[in-house]
Amino acid sequence: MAKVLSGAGLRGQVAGKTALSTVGKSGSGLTYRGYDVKDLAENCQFEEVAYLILKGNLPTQAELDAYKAKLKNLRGLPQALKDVLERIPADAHPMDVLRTGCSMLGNLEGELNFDMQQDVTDRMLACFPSIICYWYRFSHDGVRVDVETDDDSIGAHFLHLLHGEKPSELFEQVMHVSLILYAEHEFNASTFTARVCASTLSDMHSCITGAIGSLRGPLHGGANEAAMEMIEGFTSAEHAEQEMMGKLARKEKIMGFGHAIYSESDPRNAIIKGWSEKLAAAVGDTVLYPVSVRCEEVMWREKKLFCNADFFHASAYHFMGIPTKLFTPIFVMSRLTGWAAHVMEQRADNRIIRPSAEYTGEELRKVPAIADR
Ligand SMILES: CC(=O)SCCNC(=O)CCNC(=O)[C@H](O)C(C)(C)COP(=O)(O)OP(=O)(O)OC[C@H]1O[C@@H](n2cnc3c(N)ncnc32)[C@H](O)[C@@H]1OP(=O)(O)O
Ligand SMILES: O=C([O-])CC(=O)C(=O)O
Repeated sequence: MAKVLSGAGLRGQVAGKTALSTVGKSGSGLTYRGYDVKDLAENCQFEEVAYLILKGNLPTQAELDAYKAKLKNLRGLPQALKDVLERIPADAHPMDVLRTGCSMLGNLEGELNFDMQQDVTDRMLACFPSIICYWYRFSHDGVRVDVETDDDSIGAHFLHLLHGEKPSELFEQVMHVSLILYAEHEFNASTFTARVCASTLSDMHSCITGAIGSLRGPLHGGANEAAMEMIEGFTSAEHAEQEMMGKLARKEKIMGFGHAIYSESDPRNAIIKGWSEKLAAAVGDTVLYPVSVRCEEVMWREKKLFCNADFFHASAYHFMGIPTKLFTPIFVMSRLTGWAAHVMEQRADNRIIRPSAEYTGEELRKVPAIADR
């Protein structure tokens, strides 16, 4: 049964056109430029999907090789950006670090005109993992990492910088899948933020900085971290069941469940759940995966609420040794492609986005003298 899309939060209102993706359309849950996300996750590397989203078509082998080589060459960070990152304290939230890093990059290598939009996007795609890991390793381990690795992919580059060694094939593959699943999702809150900013004819770094701020919240991208914080408190599936029942009785919101558009399932969940199960077997987990499955069962049985893309990402990332506070920045490393493509699409057929408000305030009144207030 389709979800009723009306009411607050602009739900169900068409706010513009896009050729980039479909969400919750019958027949296929999620498509990027006409390709099913499941098909893409099974058959592509993330860089192919980034190319598809940003440039409009899947690359040939030669185009993919050239694109990966280009991105590899753009991993370095200017010294002025490293200086800023070194001043951000270890207890800062990495999403705030990334927001600052993106904004600082805009000061150093700004988008001077819209002809630069593809190049500034590629630069961000290549260096966001460097920004996040440079800050993380400096502030947590006192190490100034060399961010110019020769890793073949964005996901491997990230894991290499984070752990100081090249990742296994399995971990690199999971990163490809994860980044593909998070890449694009129509008019979600962060993308809409980027489009509103773009509609004023602002620059790409401003659009992306704003979108990072919107993604940070626990009702959106921040849910993967919140889900991890919840499941790591459960010691067994039985314990998870007890605690979840308590949360539901107290009417608490459970992060990683539910969706604004999907009604019965999020097509990304089955895919990342499958990889979480494989990772659990590979790392010898006997708690976190069964706990996660039990949470899913309880939520469906009690509330008909299903896992969204974020829930099984929590255990998958944890199994790869990724600290919880870096979960949402990974989402940024991927969604940047969707955001930038939406900015370009908005620019190509722009009118400033400026909705109306229904006024609910006071009737017209006179300003009283200050002594009479
Ligand atoms: C990648 C992503 O950004 S996916 C989304 C990530 N966010 C989360 O996981 C946060 C948890 N989920 C939520 O807060 C919501 O489901 C949202 C924000 C995703 C969608 O919000 P909405 O479209 O307003 O939800 P919806 O209309 O389906 O809510 C229906 C009812 O289910 C409840 N509900 C929805 N999700 C949850 C949840 N995760 N836990 C408990 N109750 C929930 C709502 O409170 C609402 O109850 P009410 O009518 O008594 O107020
Ligand atoms: O579409 C939404 O509202 C949230 C979401 O799942 C996403 O941005 O991936």
